[in-house]
Amino acid sequence: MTDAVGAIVLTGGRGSRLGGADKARIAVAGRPMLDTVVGAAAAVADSVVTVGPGGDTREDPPFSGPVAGIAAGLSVLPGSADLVVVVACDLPDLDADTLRSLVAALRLPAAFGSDRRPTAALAVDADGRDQYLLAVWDRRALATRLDAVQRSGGAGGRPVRALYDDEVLTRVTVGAPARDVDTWAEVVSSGPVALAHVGAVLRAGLAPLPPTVRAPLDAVGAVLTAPLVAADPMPREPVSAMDGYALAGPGPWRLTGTALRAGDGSPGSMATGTAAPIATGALVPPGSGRVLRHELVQVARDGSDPAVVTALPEAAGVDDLRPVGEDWPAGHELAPAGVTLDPALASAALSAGLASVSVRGPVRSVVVTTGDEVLPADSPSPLPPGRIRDTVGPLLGGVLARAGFATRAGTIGGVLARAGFATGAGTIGGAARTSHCSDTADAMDALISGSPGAGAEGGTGVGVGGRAGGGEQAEDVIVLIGATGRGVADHLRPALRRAGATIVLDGARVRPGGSQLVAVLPDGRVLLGLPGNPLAAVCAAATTGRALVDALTGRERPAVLARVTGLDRVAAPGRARVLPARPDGTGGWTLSGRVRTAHLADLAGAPLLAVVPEGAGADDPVELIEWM
Ligand SMILES: Nc1nc2c(c(=O)[nH]1)N[C@H]1C(S)=C(S)[C@@H](COP(=O)(O)OP(=O)(O)OC[C@H]3O[C@@H](n4cnc5c(N)ncnc54)[C@H](O)[C@@H]3O)O[C@H]1N2
Ligand code: MOO
Repeated sequence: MTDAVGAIVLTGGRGSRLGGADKARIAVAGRPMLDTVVGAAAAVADSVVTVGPGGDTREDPPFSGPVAGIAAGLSVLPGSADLVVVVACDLPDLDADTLRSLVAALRLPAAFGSDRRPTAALAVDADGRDQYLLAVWDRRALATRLDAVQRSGGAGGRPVRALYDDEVLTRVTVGAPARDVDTWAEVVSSGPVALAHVGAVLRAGLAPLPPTVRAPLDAVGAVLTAPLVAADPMPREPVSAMDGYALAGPGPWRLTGTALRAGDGSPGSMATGTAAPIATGALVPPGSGRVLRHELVQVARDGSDPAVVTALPEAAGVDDLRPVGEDWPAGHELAPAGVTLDPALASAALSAGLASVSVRGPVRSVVVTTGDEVLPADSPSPLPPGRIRDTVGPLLGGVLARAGFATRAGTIGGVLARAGFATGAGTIGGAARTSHCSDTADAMDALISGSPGAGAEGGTGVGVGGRAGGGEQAEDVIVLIGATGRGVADHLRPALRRAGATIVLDGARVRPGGSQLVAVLPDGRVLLGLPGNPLAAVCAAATTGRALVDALTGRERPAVLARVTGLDRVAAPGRARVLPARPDGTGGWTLSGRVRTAHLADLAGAPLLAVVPEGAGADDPVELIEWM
């Protein structure tokens, strides 16, 4: 018997445990799961129908479940197919031989112990569990079962198990190829993930920081956990918006009042018909109902005493008095929960009289260098053979601050720094404390276990510890430079294993920076492992560092997308690239494909990093990231 085989591949589902990602297109071990499954199906079937968003057909209504999906697929499968492979898209290890073994089991009546052919061959996975979305059906039997389910309550929302009937089923233990993928942890355990998925992986694998209450200026970079509601109206008192005259009653006015300056305290009341000079920001006295800037009045000093103030015709309808609550009343919501407290919003919170805000974050970090060859940045020449200077640790704090990590006190805003002024001493990298961990298993163990001062040395002389005492707050994230590889001097992975840490991200498909790693340590701190080559460390800090802050704070961050010239020249299949972007002189951006990773020379003059998705086409948008 050589029945024709058709295949129905279900690609739908909400991927709810994958944060709503399009499951079918998630690559496991470098290959989108859908490609793996369709490839296997096409090797055994004459026709393959995909069911789901963007597929050949869709279940009706959308998201009504796998039984409805199978029914939709069957209705468009060519009538010649007598056997039907029914398979979900989330089986990254599926191969054609596995499907062949199911087809063979169905074709072989003996498999059922009688001359009646089984209606379906159902796969059993390595744990002995039925894998209901990996089966081969006799087409007529499938149609009959679908009808039966349809009659008994409908296909929508029914578990796929409802299709099967033990009487007429044959089970085939296929083992590992039946593994399905439902969570990001399962994707991560299969090898480096696509860079585009790093954000979702971190959100799934990391618990957000607990909410805290902080002074607004200590909360810059944090995310509001409650709406920011003004305690005071703005302005809180009636004030002058301009340098000019406070006026009482209708004009003209006699200039008899004493000059009013901001900060003077409560002024006395003004008599009607009088004017008083007033400075911007000064309280408007009782009795005055209007302020006019001096450009809009005439002051006649010619002989008359006191001088007479008259409004010019242009003053009609103008009032430079700012009444209480002109900008917002008390109780006004300045920002909803979920918004990031940027320097401007922190400043507005102060304007609104708020002493504290409820936030998640800001995320505090400490930078730890590794590598016994790495000497402090200011080590004089000649260096001993084999030694190099630390050329990334001292500036990484700035990169982390740009990614959203807490800056040190005093660096808020940095408006002048952004304008090009010198930053204070040490603030190239001033956002983070730095220290060094030597290349021994013991030092790495101590770093990871958070033994105060242990494991780390040098740098600023600050010890590294999860539970710092003396009033100093511990870091949320250890940012480690180097040791992410699998070489003789790389102690990180074994130490994480020994400590029982949870590896949340184990490599990303990107150059540079592929060996990056994120783990949760037993004491709850997060470790961000940056590849040791300086350019790779900066790129990973700028990209994954941002995604890490998003995950820990719940921050929502719109991506800045742009089209750049020459994208097809630099895009690579199978992995993303992070490339320096420079102004192209015509208002756009151009990417340099030449990136040597052992230094930062190729990043010089490039204010942005462009994230070029794997296999990007010439017209695809790229995300542009400020790295410094
Ligand atoms: N067998 C393989 N080896 C390596 C691979 C690979 O795929 N297979 N990838 C290479 C790449 S690319 C990178 S990046 C690194 C990542 O590994 P590590 O994170 O373990 O980095 P290290 O070995 O510790 O350091 C790499 C390189 O960077 C220098 N370095 C480290 N810290 C600093 C610093 N603070 N300032 C300046 N330079 C620093 C270090 O001396 C090394 O030369 O692995 C490659 N190997
Ligand atoms: O992570 Mo390595 O570049 O790709 O330097």
